[in-house]
Amino acid sequence: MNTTVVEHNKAGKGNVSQMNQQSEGTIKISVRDLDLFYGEKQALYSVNLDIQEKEVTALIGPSGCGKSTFLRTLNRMNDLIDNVKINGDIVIDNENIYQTNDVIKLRTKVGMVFQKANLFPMSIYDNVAYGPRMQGIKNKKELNSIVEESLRGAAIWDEVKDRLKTSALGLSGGQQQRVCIARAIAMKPEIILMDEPTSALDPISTLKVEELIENMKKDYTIVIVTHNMQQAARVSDKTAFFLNGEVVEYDETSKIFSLPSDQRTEDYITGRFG
Ligand SMILES: Nc1ncnc2c1ncn2[C@@H]1O[C@H](COP(=O)(O)OP(=O)(O)OP(=O)(O)O)[C@@H](O)[C@H]1O
Repeated sequence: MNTTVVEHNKAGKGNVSQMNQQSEGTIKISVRDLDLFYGEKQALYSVNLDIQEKEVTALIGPSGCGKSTFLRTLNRMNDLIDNVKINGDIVIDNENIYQTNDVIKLRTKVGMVFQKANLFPMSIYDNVAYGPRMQGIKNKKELNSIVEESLRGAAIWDEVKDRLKTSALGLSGGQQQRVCIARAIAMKPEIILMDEPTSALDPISTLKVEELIENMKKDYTIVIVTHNMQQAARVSDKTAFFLNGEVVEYDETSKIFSLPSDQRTEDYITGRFG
């Protein structure tokens, strides 16, 4: 049985909105004093982050520092893991996501793309139409237009438009990952979480996905975990450096990579550890 326990901090929403007013741009996700435990083991320590709307935020840091764990808190994917306990608040569009019962609605709004393409063994069309069909959309014309729009949005329409009814598993790894992104887009999310989306791809496919991310930020708020420093520097507006479950530094990406404030950030980005 899953036993996610959530305790909310005393600061509550009032403080969050107060902080929002002080920041520039629109804050889409506000994280306050977030701790996460796997059983007795603490994996996140008092994380505080404001994630801006329609920007790309990169999460970097050495293996095991909590990046994926943090990413999963943003659409409550950790609820699927036994004995997870979370303290603190995550507010998305003024709603505390750990106080809602509608996790399905949350995961529609906050889509996810994983490290390895995880398409279903069915046609390209059916993969992209899967989510909308589950939401009850049956009209063929409507589905056709969602599939086309989503594949276009993921910059793969031209490559697959003549083979929509063939197996998605016949595509290259890079194409499959873009179909995964199309599948996420088909749910009309506002936020897309990406957990090392290019780590299994060759350099050319990686570049295509990076260009795609760059284009997508006009429509979506994107949070991406990456081990690739150049990638973080290329695609993101803000970068958070995690170490041992804590956020050591969070700033404009250009600042993090040119003039980090913390010695540990500098050591990491210059390859001195990790
Ligand atoms: N399901 C789990 N149960 C128990 N501990 C876990 C679980 N998932 C992750 N952890 C632990 O939590 C810590 C953070 O892991 P996490 O996967 O979030 O790190 P990461 O920074 O994403 O690492 P990587 O870059 O290697 O993917 C690690 O010590 C890890 O062993």
